[in-house]
Amino acid sequence: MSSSPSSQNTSPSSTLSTPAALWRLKPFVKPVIWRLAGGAASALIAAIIALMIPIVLEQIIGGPVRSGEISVIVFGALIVFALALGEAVMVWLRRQFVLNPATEVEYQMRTTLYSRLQTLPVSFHDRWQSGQLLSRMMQDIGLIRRWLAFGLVLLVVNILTIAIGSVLLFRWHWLLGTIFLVTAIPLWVRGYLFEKRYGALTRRSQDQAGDLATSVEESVHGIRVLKAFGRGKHALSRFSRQAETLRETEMSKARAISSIWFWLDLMPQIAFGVSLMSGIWLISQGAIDEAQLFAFFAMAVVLRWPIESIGFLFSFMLDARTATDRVFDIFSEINTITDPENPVHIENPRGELAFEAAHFRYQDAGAHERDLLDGIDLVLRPGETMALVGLTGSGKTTLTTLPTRLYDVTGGRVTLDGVDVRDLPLAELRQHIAMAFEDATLFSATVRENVLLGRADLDVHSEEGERALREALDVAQAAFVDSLPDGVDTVIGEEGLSLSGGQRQRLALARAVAAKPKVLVLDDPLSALDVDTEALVEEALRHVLADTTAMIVAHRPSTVALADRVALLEAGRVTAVGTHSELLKTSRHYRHVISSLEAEEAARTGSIPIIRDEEREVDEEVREGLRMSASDDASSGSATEMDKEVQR
Ligand SMILES: Nc1ncnc2c1ncn2[C@@H]1O[C@H](COP(=O)(O)OP(=O)(O)OP(=O)(O)O)[C@@H](O)[C@H]1O
Repeated sequence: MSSSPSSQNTSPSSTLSTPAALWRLKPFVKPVIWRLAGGAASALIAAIIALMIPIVLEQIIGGPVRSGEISVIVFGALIVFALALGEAVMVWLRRQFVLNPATEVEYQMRTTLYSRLQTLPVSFHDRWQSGQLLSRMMQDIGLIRRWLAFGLVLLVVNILTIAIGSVLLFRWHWLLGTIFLVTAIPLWVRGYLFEKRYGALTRRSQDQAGDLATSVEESVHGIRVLKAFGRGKHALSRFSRQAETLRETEMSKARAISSIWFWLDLMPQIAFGVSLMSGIWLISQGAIDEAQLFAFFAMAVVLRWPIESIGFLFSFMLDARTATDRVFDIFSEINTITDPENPVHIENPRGELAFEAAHFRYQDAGAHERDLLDGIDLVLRPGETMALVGLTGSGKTTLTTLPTRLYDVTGGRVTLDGVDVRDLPLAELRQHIAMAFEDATLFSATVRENVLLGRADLDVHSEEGERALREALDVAQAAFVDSLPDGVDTVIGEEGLSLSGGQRQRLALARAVAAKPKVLVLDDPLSALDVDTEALVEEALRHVLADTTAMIVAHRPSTVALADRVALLEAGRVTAVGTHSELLKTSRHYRHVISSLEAEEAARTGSIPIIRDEEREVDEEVREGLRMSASDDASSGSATEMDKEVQR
C-alpha cells in the first residue's frame, strides 16, 4: 500500500482566491454553461415573480380592500395565485435545467481524473494514499456537482434577489430600506470571519475523510492478514480513532455553522422589530400608509430566505472550493513520464535491451544516500534470457521497472535496439516490453480479460483471441482455469483473491506471455509455484523465450537455471555477468548469493538444500575452485554454507 499524503501532509488550500480557485472548473463547465445559465435565469424569474406579489398586495389593500370592491379583490387574488403558480413553474424549470449539466460535469471530471491517475507515474502512486484518491474521485467530485446544480445557481440568484428587493424596499420609504440594509452589515462581517474559519475546517475534514477511506481500503485489502494475526480489534481501534478525529472536525464545522445561523436568525428578527416600530411611527407621521407597511413586511418575508440562505450558500461554496482544490491537487501534479516530443519508432524490434551507466534513486531518498542503482552497465542480446541475481534489497525489482519506464532513470539511459526508451511513445514501448510481477495483480474481470489485458489489438472473443489465450495459458501451466465454474469466462474476485497465490502468478505470467512482447521482464514470477509446476512452466517458457529477450529476477536457484546468462547486482552495480557455472567459478559474491537463495528456499520448502542439475554439471575444475574459495572464505559467514555444498 502506498503511503501519504495523508491529512497531515496534503498541501493546504491553494493560495488562490475562492473565485479564482473555482474558475478552474471552467473547462468542465463550459460545454454546459448555457443550461446552467438557463437554470439561473429560471431561478431569477421565480425570484422576481415572488417580489411582485407584495407589490400586487399593496395595490389590493390600498385600493379595492379599502373601497370594498369584491370583484376587484377576487381579481387581485387571482393575480396573486397566478404569480405563485408562475413562481412554482419557474422553480421546477430551474431544476430541470441544472440537473443534467451538473451530472455531465461530474461525469467528465471523474473520467478525466481517472485517466489522469492512469497516466501519472508510479512515483505519484508511491506518495498518495489510495483512500485519498478514492475520496477525491467520489466525495469531492460529487460535492462539486451538487454545488454547481444548486449552490452556485442559488447564490447568484439570491444575491440578485436581495439587491432588487432592497431597491424595492427603498421605494416605500428610505428609512425602512436603510434599516433593512444596516442590519445586514453584521451578517456580512460575520460571514467573512466564518469563511476564513470554515474553509480551513472543510479542508481538514475532507482530508480526514480521505484517510478514513484509506483505512477501510487497507483493512479490506489486508483482511486475511488481520484475521490471521487476530488484529481485527487493533484495526478497529485505529479506525475508531480516525473516525473520532473526523467526527470532532465535523463537530467544529457544525459549531461554526450554528454560530453563523445564530446571526442569520437574529438579525432578520431585529430588522423586523425595528422596521415595525419605525413603520408605525412613519404611519403616525403620515409618511406612509398601512398598505405600504403591509407590503413592506410581505417583501421582507420574501427576502428573508435569500438573506438567511446566503450564509449556508457561502459555506457550500467554500466546501466546493476545497473540493476543487483537492481534485486539482491531482490535476496539477506534473507528469514526468510522458510521450516524447519527437518520438522514434521501432517497426520490428530485435530485442536488444541495454542499460548504459544507468542511475536511479527514489524521490524520498536522503541527499546523503548513494544512488540505489549506481551506474548499471548491462546488455541483453536479442533472444537472450538473463537472470538478475543479488542480495535482498540490492535493487533488482527497481532495475526491472526502468525498461518500461514505470520509473525513469535519474542518470544514464536504457535503450531498446539502441533507441533510448524515453524516445519511444509509451504505448509502443510497452507493446515491445511486457512485465510480470511477483505480486500478481489481477482485476475483477474474467480470466480471459485478465490474460489478454495487454492485447488491445485483439477482440478477446475472436478466434485469434482464443488462440492467444490458450497459448499463454499453456505456457503458464494454467489449465486450472478450465475447472473454474465458467472456465475462462469466470469472473475472478477482486484482485484475484479467490485464487491461490500460485494460480494468480500463473495468470499474471500468462498475461505477460500473451502480450507477445519482444522483451519480457519477469520479477520472480514463479516464486509461489510448487517445484513440479515450476519445472513445467520453465520448460514451456524456454520455447516462448527462444526468440524473446527476457530479464528474470531470480529469487530461487531454479529460476537461474532458466537463463542463458546471469547478471550479479551488488552495491548498485552489475559486478559480474556470465553463465551460472562461470559465475560460480569466478565470483565469491555470486556463490554467497546462490547459497543464501538455497538456504531461503530450503527454509521455505522445509527441505534440505539440494544442488540442482546445472550445478551438478559444474566440472571438477569448478569444484576445485569452489573448494579453494571456500577455504578462502573460511572466515566469512557464507563459508559454512559453501563448505556443505562442496562436500555434497
Ligand atoms: N517505491 C519505493 N520508494 C522508495 N524506496 C523504495 C521503493 N521501492 C523499493 N525501495 C527501496 O529500494 C531498495 C531496493 O528495493 P528492491 O525492491 O528493488 O530490491 P530487490 O533487490 O528487488 O529486493 P528483494 O530481493 O527483497 O525483492 C530497498 O531498500 C527498498 O526499500
